[in-house]
Amino acid sequence: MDHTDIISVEQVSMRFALASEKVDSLKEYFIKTLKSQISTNEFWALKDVSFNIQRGDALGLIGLNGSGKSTMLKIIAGVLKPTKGSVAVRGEVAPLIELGAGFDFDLTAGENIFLNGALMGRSHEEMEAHYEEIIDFSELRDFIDVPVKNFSSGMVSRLAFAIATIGTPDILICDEVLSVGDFRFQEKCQKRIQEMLDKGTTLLFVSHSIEQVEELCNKVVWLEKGNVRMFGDCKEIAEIYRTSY
Ligand SMILES: Nc1ncnc2c1ncn2[C@@H]1O[C@H](COP(=O)(O)OP(=O)(O)OP(=O)(O)O)[C@@H](O)[C@H]1O
Repeated sequence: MDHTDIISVEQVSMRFALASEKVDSLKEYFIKTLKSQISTNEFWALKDVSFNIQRGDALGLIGLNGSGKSTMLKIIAGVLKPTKGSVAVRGEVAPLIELGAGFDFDLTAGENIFLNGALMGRSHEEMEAHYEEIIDFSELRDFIDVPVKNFSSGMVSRLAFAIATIGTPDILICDEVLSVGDFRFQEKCQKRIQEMLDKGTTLLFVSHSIEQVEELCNKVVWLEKGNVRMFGDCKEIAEIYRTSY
């Protein structure tokens, strides 16, 4: 890892075991396992992936469905451990992956602000200080005492985005977060990400919109079936990507 690198991904490979047979219950699973009737196929979602990111870079990860983008982000966020290779990360990471995954849907929006804050390692006092800002940004003031189970998926995402983007993290990881919420809210989220970039946050960004990637990113990793097809300047690669499929 070079001293200017904030993230270094070195020869990362990720293997998943895919069950090749349908199992309907846990009981059936144990019986079949004991009888050695379950066979699994190996599947490599990432193969020997390497790239380095410097502080302040905004990296877009592009590629078709199943090319390995989310898997790569989860490894960098520390959610998954790579089968081979290593990832070094210098700094605090704010992961926006599967927005709302940390919510307790029986609790109200207000209660979830504190729960989610705690999951992010933030104190009650810290969340109290950001409470109004979160409600304002999510535009959910009228729903703050409503259990999240009664929210639409867009409302859940708005609340989760507002909570996850308080402060200025060293590294922000965004997986398809701009595809949630309505068009106006997407623009608001993009503006907030841009403001973080202006303050020096390093961004890792997955989107199927190459236009969004071009607007926010200076670098791109193009993944194809788990391999790096190209890594480098965003504009150059976006140009080639557009005409490739
Ligand atoms: N937990 C898992 N178990 C088994 N296979 C998995 C798991 N997670 C991902 N995969 C497989 O790894 C491959 C890469 O998935 P990944 O979600 O990283 O792709 P992606 O590029 O983000 O796709 P998309 O654009 O559809 O979101 C896929 O074929 C997927 O089925």
